[in-house]
Amino acid sequence: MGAGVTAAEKNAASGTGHAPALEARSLTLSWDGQTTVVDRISLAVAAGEVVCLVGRSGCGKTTILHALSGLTRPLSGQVLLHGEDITGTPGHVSYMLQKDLLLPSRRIIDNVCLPMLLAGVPRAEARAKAEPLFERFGLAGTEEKWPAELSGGMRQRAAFMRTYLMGADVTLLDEPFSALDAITRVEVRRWFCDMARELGLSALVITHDVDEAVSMASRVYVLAGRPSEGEPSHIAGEVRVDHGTGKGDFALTPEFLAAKREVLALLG
Ligand SMILES: Nc1ncnc2c1ncn2[C@@H]1O[C@H](COP(=O)(O)OP(=O)(O)OP(=O)(O)O)[C@@H](O)[C@H]1O
Repeated sequence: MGAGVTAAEKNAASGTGHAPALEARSLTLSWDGQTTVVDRISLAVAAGEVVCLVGRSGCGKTTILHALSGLTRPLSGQVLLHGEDITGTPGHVSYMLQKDLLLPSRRIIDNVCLPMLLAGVPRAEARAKAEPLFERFGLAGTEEKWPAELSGGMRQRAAFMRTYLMGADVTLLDEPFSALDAITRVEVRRWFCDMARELGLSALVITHDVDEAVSMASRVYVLAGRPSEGEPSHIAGEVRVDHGTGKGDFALTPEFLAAKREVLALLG
């Protein structure tokens, strides 16, 4: 356990010798250049891996995602995508926000095409790219509907499809299921993990729900600290989750409880 670069690199590469899909090396982050929110955190996501970052409210999870996506520049440290330095440059990874943020005045097809249209892809071409995915994302028949006509789970799947259509193989998700009711939430996160596997995506999901993190991830990073009280956050540890055969309800297994206990202990 521990927060060192070497541990993160070793774990993410999983002995393959390849660079991780996404890597943060010793990032120190601040909003104002003075107050340190997170101090020298290192983490990595291997290709095709779903990793979660858990931490209490206000400990700096969103701040980290902003830096990983290139929206902000770290005070120090680097962000690498497949070994390439992308520190402070947006547009290399997909980013899905807490709320589904579908535009209510646009039909679902136009919502999911939006990133492509903004990138200058002609409308007909964008639609042709999106249309075959509706079936695959369980959204067949919703193309011409308005967001308000869809259930919360369907809207979330549409938002994920829009994120997928951004075209990056690494996706950052900020509390993606928090607006959903408990039952839908479990269904959508299972669906998300299956889709990520099928599409070969690498994903870093942030959440403050320990059960969610342990259910979804092959590894969970635990972020601890109280930046608002002058105690910058750090990675308190990393928990590997043994999902066994993947059959049955994982949340009822001893492996789930063991991992959950470990995460809770690190959260303190
Ligand atoms: N735009 C901003 N400008 C200045 N300070 C900010 C900004 N965004 C966040 N902060 C501060 O940085 C710290 C970390 O916030 P952040 O949103 O990253 O935490 P979080 O772990 O994602 O919280 P939550 O789980 O509640 O979303 C907090 O003290 C917050 O007040």
